[in-house]
Amino acid sequence: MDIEETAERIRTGDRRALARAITLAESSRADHRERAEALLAVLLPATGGSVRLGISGPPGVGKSSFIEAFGSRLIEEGHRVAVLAIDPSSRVTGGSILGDKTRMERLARSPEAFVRPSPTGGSLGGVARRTREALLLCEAAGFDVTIVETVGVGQSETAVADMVDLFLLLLPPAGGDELQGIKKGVVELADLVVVNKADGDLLASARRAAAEYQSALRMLRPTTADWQVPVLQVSAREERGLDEVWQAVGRFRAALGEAGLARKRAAQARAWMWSEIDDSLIRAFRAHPAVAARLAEAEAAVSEGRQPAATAARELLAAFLGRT
Ligand SMILES: Nc1nc2c(ncn2[C@@H]2O[C@H](COP(=O)(O)OP(=O)(O)OP(=O)(O)O)[C@@H](O)[C@H]2O)c(=O)[nH]1
Repeated sequence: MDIEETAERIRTGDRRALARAITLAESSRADHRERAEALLAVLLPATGGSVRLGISGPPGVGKSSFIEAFGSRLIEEGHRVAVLAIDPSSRVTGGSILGDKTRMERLARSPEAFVRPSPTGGSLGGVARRTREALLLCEAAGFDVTIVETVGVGQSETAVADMVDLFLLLLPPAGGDELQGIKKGVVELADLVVVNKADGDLLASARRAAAEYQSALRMLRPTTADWQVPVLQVSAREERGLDEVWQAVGRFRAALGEAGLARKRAAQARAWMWSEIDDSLIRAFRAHPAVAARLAEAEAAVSEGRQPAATAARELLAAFLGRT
């Protein structure tokens, strides 16, 4: 099938065409990459129309339950919701956080939702690129809310925050010691903090935790001017507080403004281009025969203190550029 036809199918909401295009984008085969890029080039004008949400939180906080409940609520309101995941650790476990579809049963069954597990394998940079491309493809297919989930294991939160409009941090109904486990850097990325499990016996702790998080957040510089990060309480299980989360998303978008959102997305696109350049250059560098031939010796010379690192790097670069 040619690119134009595939693009047209995606634009008209053909889910199989969308799924296949994402598979292409996830492939590391050069011809697949080429096709995926050609497809994205054609579809680019049809992208940008979704509210892009990043969601992260420590394991067990209830991310799947929250996305299932929140996504279903949005669908009731007439939205179309795509859920993508970033999970660079999945190559270790062989599974992925969204691989187990039963965890988002309702969404997985809904014709108004599209749930895509994390691409397996590769570096965080690679997984992030493929997820960005998948996000654009989902937008072209008419999904007006795109959710990128990541399990809170460090660097992946930054990768997600760099591709979404709003980063939502889901936290457990406990403060103090348990809060210590959450990296400060991750809290600093949050545009919205949501305490889950505010129900039953946990209600009082959720309330306490929310107050603690709120005062801790006051110490931080806001992610966006004119925006004080709110702390909300929800119960994914009882499906409570979900409308308030969506309203907060709307308020955040309003605080950003059209121009602010456009600037944010433009900066993200530029940063993405540079990370592509970084990745491609490093790959080309390592694969270059003259570099490959000298790399082991250069590393040994630097580790044993026989050569300054800067000199070794300069010599390798000269070999890469064919100047030796
Ligand atoms: N009481 C209560 N329990 C909840 C709520 N949401 C999720 N849980 C429970 O919390 C546990 C973890 O939920 P998941 O949705 O699997 O959590 P997760 O953060 O996606 O987990 P991982 O992705 O495996 O880290 C499950 O036992 C859920 O039943 C809630 O709103 N209230």
